[in-house]
Amino acid sequence: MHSLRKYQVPLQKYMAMMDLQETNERLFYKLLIDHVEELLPVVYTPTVGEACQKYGSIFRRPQGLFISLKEKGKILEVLKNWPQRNIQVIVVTDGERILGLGDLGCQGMGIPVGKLSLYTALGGVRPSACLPVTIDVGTNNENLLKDEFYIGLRQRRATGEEYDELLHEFMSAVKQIFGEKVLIQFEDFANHNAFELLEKYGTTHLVFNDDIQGTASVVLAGLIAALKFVGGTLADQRFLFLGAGEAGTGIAELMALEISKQTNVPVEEARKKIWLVDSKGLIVNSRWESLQQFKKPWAHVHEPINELVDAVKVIKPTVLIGTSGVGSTFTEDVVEAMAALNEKPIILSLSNPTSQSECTAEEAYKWSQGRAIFASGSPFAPVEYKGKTLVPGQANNAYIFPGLGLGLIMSGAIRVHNDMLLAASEALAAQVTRENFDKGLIFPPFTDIRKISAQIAADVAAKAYELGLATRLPQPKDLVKYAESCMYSPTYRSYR
Ligand SMILES: O=C([O-])CC(=O)C(=O)O
Ligand SMILES: [Mg+2]
Repeated sequence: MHSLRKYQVPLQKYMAMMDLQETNERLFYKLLIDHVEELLPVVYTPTVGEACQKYGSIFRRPQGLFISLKEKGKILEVLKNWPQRNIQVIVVTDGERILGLGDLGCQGMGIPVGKLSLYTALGGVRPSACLPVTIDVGTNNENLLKDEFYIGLRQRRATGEEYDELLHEFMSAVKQIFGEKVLIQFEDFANHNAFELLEKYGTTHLVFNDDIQGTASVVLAGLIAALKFVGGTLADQRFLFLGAGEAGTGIAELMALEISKQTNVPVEEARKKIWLVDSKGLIVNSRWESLQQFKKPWAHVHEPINELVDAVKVIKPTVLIGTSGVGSTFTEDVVEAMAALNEKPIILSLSNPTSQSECTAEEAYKWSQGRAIFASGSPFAPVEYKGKTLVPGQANNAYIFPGLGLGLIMSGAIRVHNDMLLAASEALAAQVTRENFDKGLIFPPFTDIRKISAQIAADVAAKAYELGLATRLPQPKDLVKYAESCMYSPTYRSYR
């Protein structure tokens, strides 16, 4: 830590950490676990975003497994080259929508590598059981295509049948070589592929989309926790989203499911409390013909509205959620409109990295006279407001996927079910204390994350057993203890 702290530039810290991961993996995890709040922003958002943008020019040693379009027909052989066979989790991207930064082609590898290091540090999955994969089908990023240091295929993205066949070959090969209980986490695919892949492989593989489902589960947890202290139920809230992609519609749907469960109304009815704005304005029924499939459930009957601030004034949301991937879109008038409507406006700026956040913590507090309950996808430092220290929470799927993954692995689950996501949300929300909330936090601190992950894992596993989706029999009696006993720790073995 002494050496690391000498670096002033976050990207240099990132490079030093990646070197350490290569040369002394155990020490890397020891540092990451013991200094999680300090190092998460280094190996994960926001710095990992910058690392992906500059991946070619900071490249030292390859990490993870690249599968390129040129290897079509030979993917099984490529996978066999990976030195480990007991793989339990794969995080795979095609780099088309890296965080809120857009198409970074195969430089997106930083994301699967970073996510899997959290699987180990936060969720206790053995490092050797983790496989980061980037599928290189080209890039439409003109700057990268011209960049002399770009490490991927210099061609525009393959699409349609060619893309589908490659992905299908990959999915089949993974199952053939690693078995049906390997968890495949889809990460940072573009919308058009993300929803299709999840639907297509959700019934044949153990798959999970972190951007759609992980983000949804963490946001739901934050809202359950907030309502525990401010009172009221989810069904009492009105939700407005800016951004109707994976995170936006994913959160909206999980919220509708939970409201439907709590109030015994059909999910179609519950969806009516939730409104989404995309780049063309409020999603309403008159736009039906031109809407992408995943937006259609949110096309309610209403006059068109173009501007977010007008949508806030008309819809009167109690909760405003940013999932647009575009920074500085929660402007002063938007936050002021939320604060005029609500004593405690809940404002979540979820886009990553920090540069894409819809507003900063300071802006949310300043423009709401310190009243906003604020959380963001990437971390913000505490803010002094009129003599009070306000601590923004980090609403990031990193709270959920490591524990969820551990729960799936330890129960030998063969499918991911929405009820497991709900169980994970409730487990996380239950860890938020009055003391956390009084500081402004709707999530527990990351310092306790391994304990929290064990709890999430236990509740997810319990749900897997209840649903008949678990294959590890008999069911362990104490699932929390069992989860803890499964977790990798970076300690040296005693040979005495
Ligand atoms: O990686 C993160 O910090 C959260 C995430 O999945 C995304 O922004 O795509
Ligand atoms: Mg993501």
